Amino acid sequence: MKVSVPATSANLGPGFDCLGLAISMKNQVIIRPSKFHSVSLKGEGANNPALKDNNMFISIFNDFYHNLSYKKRHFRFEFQNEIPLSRGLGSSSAVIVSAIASAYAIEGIKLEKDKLLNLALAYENHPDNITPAVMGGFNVACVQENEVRYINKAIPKNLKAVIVVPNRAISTQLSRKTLPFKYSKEDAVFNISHSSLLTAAFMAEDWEMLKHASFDQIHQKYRMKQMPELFDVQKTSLKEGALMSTLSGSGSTLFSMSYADDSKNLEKALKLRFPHFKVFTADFDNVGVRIEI
Ligand SMILES: Nc1ncnc2c1ncn2[C@@H]1O[C@H](COP(=O)(O)OP(=O)(O)OP(=O)(O)O)[C@@H](O)[C@H]1O
Ligand SMILES: N[C@@H](CCO)C(=O)O
Repeated sequence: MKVSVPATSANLGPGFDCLGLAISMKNQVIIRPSKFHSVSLKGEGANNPALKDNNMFISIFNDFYHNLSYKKRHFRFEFQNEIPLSRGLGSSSAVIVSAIASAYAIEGIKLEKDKLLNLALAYENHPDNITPAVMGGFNVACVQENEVRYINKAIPKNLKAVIVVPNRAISTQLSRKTLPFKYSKEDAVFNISHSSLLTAAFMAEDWEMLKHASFDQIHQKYRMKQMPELFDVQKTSLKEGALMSTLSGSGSTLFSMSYADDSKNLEKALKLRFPHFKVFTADFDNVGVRIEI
C-alpha cells in the first residue's frame, strides 16, 4: 500500500492560519505487512536519527491502527521524503495526513477526505496546511466547533511556485512564540481586507491582483527578523517577476508565485543572488493525498 501527500504553503501573506495551497513535491510511504517492525528512510530527514527512533508518522499510525484493527501485525515502513523538515512547507501536516490515511487504507476501510481532514485537525489545530495537504489546490479554511469549513479551487497550469529554502530550520512552535499577543485595529483591518482580496483574486483567477493583495501586518515581519536576509529574498522576488512572495507557513522558506513564462528568470535571479539557499521551481498540486492499495 502506498500513500503520498503534497507539500503545502500556508498563510500566503495575510491569510494567517486560514489560507494555503499544495505544491507538487511529496512525501511518500510504502507499507507492507512484515514479520518484524522495520523502517527505511530516504530523502529529507534520512540522516536524522530521531525519525527512525521516535517517528511522528509511526506513533500517529499506531494510534489509529490499534483502534481500527483487532489484529496484532508488524509492518515495514518505507519513507521517501521530498518535503524538508521545519522549513514551512507543511512537513508535519504531510506526516499527520499520511499516517491517518495509511492506518485506514491498510485495514481496507474507506475514509472520506472530509473525515480525514477533521481527524488531522486533532494533531494540527490550524487548518491552513492540512486542508491543501488533503484536498490539493488553493484553500480557504476555518474551524468551527472542531470541524474544518473550507472552499477549494484548482490552480491553473500556467502558474508556478518558485521556492527559496534557507539552510536553517524554523520550528512552527517557536516561530508562533515570536508573535505579539495583541494587534491594533489597523493591523486587523489591514489583514482582513488583504486576505479577502487575495482569496477573491484566486477565485476570480485575477493573478495581477495578487501584486496588491499579498501583504501582511501580523506575522511575517516578526518572524523574518529571525533571518533578516528573507526581506531581501522577498524584495528580489517581487522585483524579478513574482506575482506574490510570502513567508511559507511559519518559515523559513520564501514562497513566490509567478506566471510559468516568468518562472525561469525569477529562479535564475534568485539563484544568482542567494547561492547559499536552495532555489527551485515547482508545479502546483490539485489532487492532495493519494492512496494506492
Ligand atoms: N518526514 C517526517 N517524518 C517524521 N516526522 C516528521 C517528518 N517531517 C516533519 N516531521 C515532524 O514535524 C516537525 C516539523 O514540524 P513544523 O510544524 O515545525 O514544520 P513544518 O510542518 O515543516 O512547517 P510549517 O507548518 O510552517 O509548514 C519535525 O520536527 C518532526 O517532528
Ligand atoms: N499558520 C501556521 C502555519 C504553520 O504551521 C503558522 O503560521 O504558524
